[in-house]
Amino acid sequence: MNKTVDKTMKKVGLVGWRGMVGSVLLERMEKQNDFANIDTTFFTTSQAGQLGPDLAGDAKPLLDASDVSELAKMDIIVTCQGGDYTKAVYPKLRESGWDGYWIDAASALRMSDDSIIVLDPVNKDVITQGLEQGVKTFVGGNCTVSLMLLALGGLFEKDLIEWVSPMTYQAASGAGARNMKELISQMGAIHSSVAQQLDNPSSAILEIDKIVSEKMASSDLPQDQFGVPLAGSLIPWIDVPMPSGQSKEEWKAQVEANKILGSTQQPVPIDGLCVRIGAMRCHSQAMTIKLREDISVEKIEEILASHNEWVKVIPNERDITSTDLTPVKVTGTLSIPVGRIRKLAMGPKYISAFTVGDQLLWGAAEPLRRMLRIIVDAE
Ligand SMILES: NC(=O)C1=CN([C@@H]2O[C@H](COP(=O)(O)OP(=O)(O)OC[C@H]3O[C@@H](n4cnc5c(N)ncnc54)[C@H](OP(=O)(O)O)[C@@H]3O)[C@@H](O)[C@H]2O)C=CC1
Ligand SMILES: N[C@@H](CC(=O)OP(=O)(O)O)C(=O)O
Repeated sequence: MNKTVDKTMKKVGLVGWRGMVGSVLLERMEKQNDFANIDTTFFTTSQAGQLGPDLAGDAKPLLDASDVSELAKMDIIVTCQGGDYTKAVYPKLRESGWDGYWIDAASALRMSDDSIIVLDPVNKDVITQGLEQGVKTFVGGNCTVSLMLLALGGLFEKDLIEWVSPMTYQAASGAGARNMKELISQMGAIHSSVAQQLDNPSSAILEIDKIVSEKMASSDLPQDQFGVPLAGSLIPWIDVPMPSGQSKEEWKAQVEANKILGSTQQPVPIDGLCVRIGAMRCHSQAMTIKLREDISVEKIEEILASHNEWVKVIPNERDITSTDLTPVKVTGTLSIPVGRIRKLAMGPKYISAFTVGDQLLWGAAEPLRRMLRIIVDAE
């Protein structure tokens, strides 16, 4: 059965739908029945002419994602193809006179004056105002930043945060699909090196540790993507260096968060260290927060919990924290648990918090999907 296309439906071009972020986006759009309300065209950078995805029996040949004249027929373009694609195609498309909506996962246009970073549970007002003023370029935020803002949204909304220092524990998925595979290969290679000893209950742990350490240090451990071992280790640097001494991932926290919040005139200082760990697709963050006022933990929990429907306060108790405030629990869900909320020894205005979020869902695909829906529903 072919899908009926209503002539008044918005023409939406999807680029990068085959990649990791794009696949998660497609899954969410299908689940939320978003395709029913749009006339979709699938583009590709490498498979033009091949049959595109079958959405209710209407698979069509893929169009070339570098063909500006085809792209220009779209009312809205959603791209998860990456920054190089955006830099190559977006200027040409705008220069050609195209005035459609561009919704992008890549960071390339995030800090442009004419773009808005989208995270509607946090900045719906900024988005609505932008649409009214004719803004046509909407970009998803850095995953770590979006996940932090969803977790702490209540405190930011009430302007209760003087500064925050997020120390991150970022999953392999943030570095790409090949890196996720490499992490598993590293785990497998390490396990294989001591499989025999593990099967023998009397084997000595120091012998096992010695073999594992040698395996991790050896050049035959798969490490083409990360360049170093990640399984059984960590990498305290993500992305390129900035002149400030920050990594680019660390630099994004303050600039992007304040742009999302609309507080660039008086930015809230946000700075910490970003670390890659051996999780698959959930980023975690331990945050030290200085509040503007001394507020009770109960009040803080109430403010956080009431901000949006995805945030969930986890009581500062060992058992529930160990099960519910973890990548294993959160992966594949839109849930944003936040816990370990307690006053720190530095004084009554200092608190800690720990949060976890799926960096492919709220960290990448979901803000784009919701932005598309906002535009389509507004017309
Ligand atoms: N990974 C992340 O955590 C986040 C990524 N982003 C942004 O999204 C962009 C895309 O990231 P990501 O989805 O990880 O990139 P991927 O590498 O998974 O996919 C990018 C493109 O690679 C092409 N490709 C080539 N071979 C394959 C294959 N075997 N399977 C699937 N696709 C293939 C596809 O393009 P084609 O079909 O045209 O050949 C695809 O759209 C990033 O550059 C970044 O800017 C944003 C937030 C988070
Ligand atoms: N840099 C992030 C993933 C990412 O793609 O970020 P950005 O969208 O800001 O480029 C990470 O490694 O976890």
